[in-house]
Amino acid sequence: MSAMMSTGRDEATLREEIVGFGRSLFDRGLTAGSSGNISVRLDDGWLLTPTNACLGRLDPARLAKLDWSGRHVSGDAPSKEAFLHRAMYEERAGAGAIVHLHSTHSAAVSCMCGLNHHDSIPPLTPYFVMKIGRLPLIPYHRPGDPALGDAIRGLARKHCAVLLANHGPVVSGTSLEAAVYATEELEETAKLFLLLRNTPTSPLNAEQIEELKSVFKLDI
Ligand SMILES: O=C(CO)COP(=O)(O)O
Ligand SMILES: [Zn+2]
Repeated sequence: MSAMMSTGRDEATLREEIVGFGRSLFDRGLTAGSSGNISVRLDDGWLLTPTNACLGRLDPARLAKLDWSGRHVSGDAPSKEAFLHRAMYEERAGAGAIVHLHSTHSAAVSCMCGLNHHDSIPPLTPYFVMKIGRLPLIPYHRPGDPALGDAIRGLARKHCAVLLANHGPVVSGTSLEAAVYATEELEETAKLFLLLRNTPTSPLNAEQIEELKSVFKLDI
């Protein structure tokens, strides 16, 4: 794998961004304990949060750095989900960052029976369609199971985000800010989905989705 895309930001700035967004997500309760992980593409590899680290208290100097062959170059031991991030980068040349969380409402949806495996959350709002598009459900694997990488690989080319069954979302974006915003939109839509579970609802129809795709040049 190669870097494919220049990030245009220097590594020190990106390290600070990971720390800042991690703290913000943690402080707002979007992740708890040592759950979740964040990665960012560099020109000469990628940065990933260390395993068992609290996203609210990251140290920029201790973030794990990996090269494009998967070698751990520096920093603390990388997240056990490294292969999952790597599979997403390999399939999505435009991905600049990836966020994985156990955010409560998204994780709750990931535990529900009878989900549509191609669209685990319906297109309830335009912003969900614009930031996430369709959200496939990946069958349950234990955290750190390398088979998850292969499961993601099959879907990541077409989807910027996936939902891991009984676990939580994995969301990519062109930048870390974009990936975080998309993750937050997903979490809010998961909340709406749960709130509306016993209420007849009208998701966006095909024509409304086509309009969004055309106006906002969405590749979904
Ligand atoms: O979310 C997690 C596992 O799915 C956290 O694992 P790490 O602490 O290894 O990143
Ligand atoms: Zn996880």
